[in-house]
Amino acid sequence: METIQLPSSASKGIEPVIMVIDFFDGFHIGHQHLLEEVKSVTHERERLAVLSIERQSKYGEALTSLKDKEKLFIERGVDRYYYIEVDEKEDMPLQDLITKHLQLFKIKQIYISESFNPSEGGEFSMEKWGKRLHAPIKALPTVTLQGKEVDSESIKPLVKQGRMEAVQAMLGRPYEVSGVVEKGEQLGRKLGFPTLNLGGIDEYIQVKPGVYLGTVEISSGSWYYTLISAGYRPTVQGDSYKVEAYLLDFSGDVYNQEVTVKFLRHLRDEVNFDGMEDLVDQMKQDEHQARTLLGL
Ligand SMILES: Cc1cc2nc3c(=O)[nH]c(=O)nc-3n(C[C@H](O)[C@H](O)[C@H](O)COP(=O)(O)O)c2cc1C
Ligand SMILES: Nc1ncnc2c1ncn2[C@@H]1O[C@H](COP(=O)(O)OP(=O)(O)OP(=O)(O)O)[C@@H](O)[C@H]1O
Repeated sequence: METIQLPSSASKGIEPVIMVIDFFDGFHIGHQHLLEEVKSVTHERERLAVLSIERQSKYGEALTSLKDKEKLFIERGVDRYYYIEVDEKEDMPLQDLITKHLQLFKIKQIYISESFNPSEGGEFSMEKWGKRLHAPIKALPTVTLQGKEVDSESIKPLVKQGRMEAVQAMLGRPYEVSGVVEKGEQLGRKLGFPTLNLGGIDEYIQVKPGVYLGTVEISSGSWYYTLISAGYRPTVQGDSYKVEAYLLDFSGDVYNQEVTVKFLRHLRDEVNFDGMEDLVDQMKQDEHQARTLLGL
């Protein structure tokens, strides 16, 4: 799969593509269904492309990073991942911006979700837009869960509330963040709970501060159950939001490695303990609870 930021000369003169346009934030079951439907009517010799709108103004509000989307699109057999970065300084309406970028393309068919509105709530005529783009547009029905439409904006508050089972139902997979392991104060190992600290995760939405049961992939195909601490670490006067993970039954050095942390279940809220002893006692209880839940 090729990943191409628009505008790009790579968009000129290529063979006709089938194009699916969306924000794709979270790549939730609605997005997955949309791509599956499109794939099922796409001929083998046709190129399947997605155009994803990346809102830069929403930094710290993303459910999935650009890299996550790349991985997910590859898994779904997408041939080209085009994206447009839109920041708050952009004053061209989204519909016009997309039209401008797509003008050079040879597009056979465009697919969007019924809930996708490039005029951002304003009046939107698919037919008129299709004429401007010189391509037919088809809107496919949205996916519902418990009778409610699945969309990124409904998933975000659930992440912020730590309701990871509900998030998982809408994403069709656990909520995950990927980052690079950074060096910290080396305090964790002294407490008997070494924790890998996740760096480079600022674009993601912050999960509710607390302790979670999850998994960590430390290298391709190598997973560990884990206790995740997300939050401000008030007991040690932490100054910023961090995600750290204590891997069960693991020892080794993973500094500077790229890892993926998956959140399965919220276990408890973050506590401001009176001292380190109380914190360590609680961490032992957390580990006991995790092992019991997992049957380890
Ligand atoms: C299972 C687990 C539970 C934790 N719970 C809390 C907590 O309730 N309150 C808190 O302030 N810090 C909590 N932490 C974070 C620890 O304070 C932190 O891992 C430790 O102090 C090392 O901090 P450092 O990364 O700043 O070196 C927890 C960490 C783990 C691994
Ligand atoms: N079971 C484990 N879980 C997590 N990390 C482990 C584990 N065993 C060894 N490590 C290694 O130890 C490092 C964490 O050690 P430690 O917590 O003492 O120091 P740190 O990186 O400064 O983090 P912190 O700021 O949390 O103290 C991890 O980055 C990893 O390389």
